[in-house]
Amino acid sequence: MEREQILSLDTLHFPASAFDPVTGVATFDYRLTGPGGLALDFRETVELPVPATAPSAAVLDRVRRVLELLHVVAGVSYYKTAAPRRVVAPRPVPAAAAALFTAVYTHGLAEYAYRNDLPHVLALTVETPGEAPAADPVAVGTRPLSAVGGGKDSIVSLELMRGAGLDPVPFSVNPNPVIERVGAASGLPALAARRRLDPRLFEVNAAGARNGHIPVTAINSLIAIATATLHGLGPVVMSNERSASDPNLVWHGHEVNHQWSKGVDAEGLLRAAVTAHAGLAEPYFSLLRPLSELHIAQLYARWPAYDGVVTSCNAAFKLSGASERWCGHCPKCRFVFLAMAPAMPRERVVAIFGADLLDDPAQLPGYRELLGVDGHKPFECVGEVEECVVALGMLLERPEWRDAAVVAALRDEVPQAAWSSAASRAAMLTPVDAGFVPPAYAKLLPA
Ligand SMILES: CC(=O)N[C@H]1[C@@H](OP(=O)(O)OP(=O)(O)OC[C@H]2O[C@@H](n3ccc(=O)[nH]c3=O)[C@H](O)[C@@H]2O)O[C@H](CO)[C@@H](O)[C@@H]1O[C@H](C)C(=O)N[C@@H](C)C(=O)N[C@@H](CCC(=O)O)C(=O)O
Ligand SMILES: Nc1ncnc2c1ncn2[C@@H]1O[C@H](COP(=O)(O)OP(=O)(O)OP(=O)(O)O)[C@@H](O)[C@H]1O
Repeated sequence: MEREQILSLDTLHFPASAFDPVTGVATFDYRLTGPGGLALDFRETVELPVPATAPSAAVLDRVRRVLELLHVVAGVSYYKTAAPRRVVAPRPVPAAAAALFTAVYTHGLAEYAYRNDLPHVLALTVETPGEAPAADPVAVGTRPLSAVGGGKDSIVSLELMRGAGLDPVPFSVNPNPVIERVGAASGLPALAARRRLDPRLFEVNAAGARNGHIPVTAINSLIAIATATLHGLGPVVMSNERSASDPNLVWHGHEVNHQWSKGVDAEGLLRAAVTAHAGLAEPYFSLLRPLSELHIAQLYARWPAYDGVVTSCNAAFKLSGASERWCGHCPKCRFVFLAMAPAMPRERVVAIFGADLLDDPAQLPGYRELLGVDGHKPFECVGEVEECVVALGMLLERPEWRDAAVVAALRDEVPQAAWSSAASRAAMLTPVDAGFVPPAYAKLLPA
């Protein structure tokens, strides 16, 4: 299909889905339609790990309902090829599920809309053929399923839960070598799901389809909840920090947040949708929500056994041509280096990254963005400007860092107003509102 035809497609449909509990394979069909009978079909498959014991009919019903939510949410990958003005969900759902769908296709695609200059995306409402009653919620299991992304955040969650005797089960979608190495370092047997995009998506990308950022954490989260339910496990524990809720900018009156589906609003919407549609009580929360990235980095320093494998650079997670570990020249690498540096000796953070980013003048423009000296907060999973200012202040107090090229340059460039307005170090290292963290888990966090 030619670019012009792709861009003329005006409705996204969800023709069918299926789940085979014997193989664990779920299939999700998508159809984009347009004028003159145009139609573009995609099929995505997700293979869940199959439990040793066959689940009951009631469990299977709840798994199927979680997958019904995933079917619509994962449609963003195909929606973004054409940005159609209509999205028509396949079945009646409770209001909470409809609310999640619309939020995913608006807030979750706000960066995509901004970068492609498609303001209509922000005003979209996902159509549902009627409202279904909410299910009666049942309690999930007790053993937590810990979502592992390969970076420092999920390592901290995993080790805090292990240390509290909660016996967490690590889980990943499409674990790449980074995630597998982190899993090996943990020594814990892990569960994995496999997600396969329709190869036709790459063909239409090459033909000039629209493309952009999607709320992938919402997709990974629903796959994790389906897996936990199928295996009779407990809540899915994420590792999203408090700054994930903060937007990058406002556009056409709407907040644009690169990390929207990692934020607390998305967490609440997803919880409510899963409870209402699948009947699962307390299915999902982010353990690290009360913490800043700086605080998480301080906690990470307790577990040096992961230094040789920890990686959260997005370049390492591309489907093809992924970097081995840290690329060393992206906003996420720069931010995580700055967040970790105050928590450990200089040689340790340099060893983790294989380079000294704060002593490399070529990194200065990127660090100016992070410190708010230049431009807006990068469209990356990075902390707030004030977190960076506090981290820089902590380094300036350490003789080993004072003469590092970037540290010395930024000392003079960060405006006095930034220094004085930045939250105090104590505030940055103090947990705030526990969000959806249950009391039994909140006590795992430092006071
Ligand atoms: C790894 C990465 O950053 N991927 C984004 C990148 O994709 P790229 O083309 O460079 O390579 P691939 O990742 O191999 O993807 C190839 C194409 O496949 C499509 N696609 C991929 C995964 C998916 O789930 N859905 C898809 O449609 C897409 O068309 C790709 O071009 O740029 C793309 C275009 O902007 C992004 O769509 C890719 O984003 C991935 C979905 C991804 O995994 N991104 C995470 C690193 C990410 O954004 N994490 C956020 C979480 C934000 C949230 O709210 O969940 C974060 O770190 O904060
Ligand atoms: N492939 C995946 N499978 C399952 N969960 C994932 C995956 N990738 C990331 N996550 C989880 O989704 C959330 C957002 O991940 P993000 O992309 O921010 O990774 P991150 O910032 O490097 O954090 P982390 O240190 O946990 O990897 C985190 O809870 C993370 O553990």
